[in-house]
Amino acid sequence: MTTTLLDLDGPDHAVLTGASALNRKQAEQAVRQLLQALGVPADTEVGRNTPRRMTDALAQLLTPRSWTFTTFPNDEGHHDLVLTRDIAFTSLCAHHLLPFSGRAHVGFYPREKLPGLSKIARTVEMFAARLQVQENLGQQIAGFLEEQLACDGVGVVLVAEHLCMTRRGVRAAGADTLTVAARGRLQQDPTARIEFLQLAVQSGRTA
Ligand SMILES: Nc1nc2c(ncn2[C@@H]2O[C@H](COP(=O)(O)OP(=O)(O)OP(=O)(O)O)[C@@H](O)[C@H]2O)c(=O)[nH]1
Ligand SMILES: [Zn+2]
Repeated sequence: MTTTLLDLDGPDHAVLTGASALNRKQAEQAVRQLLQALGVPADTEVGRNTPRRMTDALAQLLTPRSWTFTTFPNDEGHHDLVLTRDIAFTSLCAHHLLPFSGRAHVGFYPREKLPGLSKIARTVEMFAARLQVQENLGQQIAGFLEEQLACDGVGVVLVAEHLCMTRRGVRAAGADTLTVAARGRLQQDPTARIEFLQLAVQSGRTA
């Protein structure tokens, strides 16, 4: 068994843990000012702790948990598709800071290494914990797994509801967005791509 500790002090870390540099006092003050500027009475019994709660909530949504990427040698030579489906995720839309959430289906063709399966879901969680655009989230997950696993191909299907689109603005209630990020064999080989996409969307669940 090989265990690789993610380089959480590397360049990506600064981006991943925006909330680690949290200045709580400043954040709570800013929420207070925002509510005031919006004309929302915040100094009520219910709202008195809202600046603290909102700061905590955003910090939590923007802070990935630390973890290790555990892999195993692919001793028995499993070179067929491995697909983990229906990984629930929540992220924050970079444009409106409203949640977008749904399900990720992540597949790959192993070469020398097999990841611990939970690490696929942890990867999704790690990249979701930042201000995001859905297309970028899929590409980041695919790129990270391709690099970590040195595998033949990675595919990431994300199906999500964006509250900024369904509950405000155009208010397209019920709309979801599906994005595909494919690397290697899953990008180049039409048969592999079709098999992956069929199995991914056959999960029967949506956002
Ligand atoms: N491609 C993409 N667009 C997104 C995502 N999340 C939000 N958006 C879109 O980003 C766009 C921002 O457009 P703007 O016109 O600047 O913002 P807006 O005035 O709030 O737009 P409306 O939502 O149409 O009211 C909107 O069309 C959002 O739907 C995403 O993950 N991917
Ligand atoms: Zn948005």
